[in-house]
Amino acid sequence: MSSPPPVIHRGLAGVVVDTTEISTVLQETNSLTYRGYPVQELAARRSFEEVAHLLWYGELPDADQLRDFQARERALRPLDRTTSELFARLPATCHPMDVLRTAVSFLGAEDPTEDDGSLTANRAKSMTLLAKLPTLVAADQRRRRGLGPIPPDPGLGYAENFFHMCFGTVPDPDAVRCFEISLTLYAEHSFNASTFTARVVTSTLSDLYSAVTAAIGALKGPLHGGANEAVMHMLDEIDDPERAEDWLDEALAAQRKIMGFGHRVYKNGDSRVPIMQNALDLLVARAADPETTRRATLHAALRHAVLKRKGIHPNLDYPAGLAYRLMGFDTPTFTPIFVMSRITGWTAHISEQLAHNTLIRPLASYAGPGQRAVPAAVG
Ligand SMILES: CC(=O)SCCNC(=O)CCNC(=O)[C@H](O)C(C)(C)COP(=O)(O)OP(=O)(O)OC[C@H]1O[C@@H](n2cnc3c(N)ncnc32)[C@H](O)[C@@H]1OP(=O)(O)O
Ligand SMILES: O=C([O-])CC(=O)C(=O)O
Repeated sequence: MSSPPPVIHRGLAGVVVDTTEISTVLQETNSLTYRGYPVQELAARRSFEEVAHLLWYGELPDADQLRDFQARERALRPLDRTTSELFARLPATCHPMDVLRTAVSFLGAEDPTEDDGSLTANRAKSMTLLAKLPTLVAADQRRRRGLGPIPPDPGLGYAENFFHMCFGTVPDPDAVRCFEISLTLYAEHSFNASTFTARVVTSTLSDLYSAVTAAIGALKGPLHGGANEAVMHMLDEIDDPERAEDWLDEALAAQRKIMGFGHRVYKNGDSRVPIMQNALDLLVARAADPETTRRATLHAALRHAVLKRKGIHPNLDYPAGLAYRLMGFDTPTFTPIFVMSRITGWTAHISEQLAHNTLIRPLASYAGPGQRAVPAAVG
């Protein structure tokens, strides 16, 4: 008697593959907690550095722990000569996610930390990446504008320093706060595709830099982190708020995916969107210029049209894309900013995977030709 055909879970949809203590996404209540704390409260009351500490160590830092965390992060921000040279050799036209993927791989080759896979060694590597990623992202954005890098300022916090390295100035506290909120919201989201990629690589007992390099590759795709950039291209393409509905009809008729909408886990709205939308509304109100108002009107018109036509809600990438534009970042910088934040979640998961490791190796149901004889060689 033959066994029943296996149940196939395409895309691992609905499959629970492990436990985690880092975060939970509850689709029923549209809620998200990091180590038990609601992300809304963390975004409202805590800095991104505190959130990073929470994700890595399981608890929010006390004053001494925060000072120590900040001192270590600030000291590691500068790039060494060889990394700067490598960076300069990459074509200025290459996508910044390719720059990050290459740079992280290179940092791994250079890192003198003994690669024993211990928690201590991995925490040191995680801090190195947290500190250096913004320096790379900022230098790359300036390079696209034909400008030289601005060195990090150890007197500034993580978010402020990023603005300083991008533009040579730090905007008013409201804009910095909106950016910091986006970093907190992007930091962690359970077993999403890039985090799962990092866990798969880690499960082979490979090293942290390899896992992060692979995760950057997974995040780049427009069905995942690349969507924040794709949202901006889409809004640029539509351009006119009056065109939103017609554009949507044409896009749906052409079976296009509407970027920044839909989610594998949340079917009634992404828990992070209201917080990011509030931040975006604040940026729009501050700008108070006709072009920003027009963009915000288009953004809202498309959101309403997608909900009306398809019943699909926006995900975090939808408000984040436009918010980053209003903060002055160029579109190719959007997904790298996601990396600057998600490095915290990825590396927390790498440590967790190692603490209870099992090789991740699912099965597939074979659907190819039946067994056949190899024909004689030709000639
Ligand atoms: C931070 C993040 O990574 S959030 C995700 C960012 N990605 C995007 O914004 C890209 C656009 N969105 C999508 O492609 C999808 O919603 C995904 C990939 C995020 C989730 O996909 P899945 O969980 O596989 O949902 P699935 O694709 O099965 O969608 C269910 C239905 O809604 C439709 N749908 C879902 N999202 C969209 C969308 N953005 N545009 C148009 N239709 C959509 C699907 O076509 C499908 O319709 P059907 O049942 O008639 O075939
Ligand atoms: O959870 C997911 O599938 C995608 C996502 O929203 C994230 O990684 O932040």
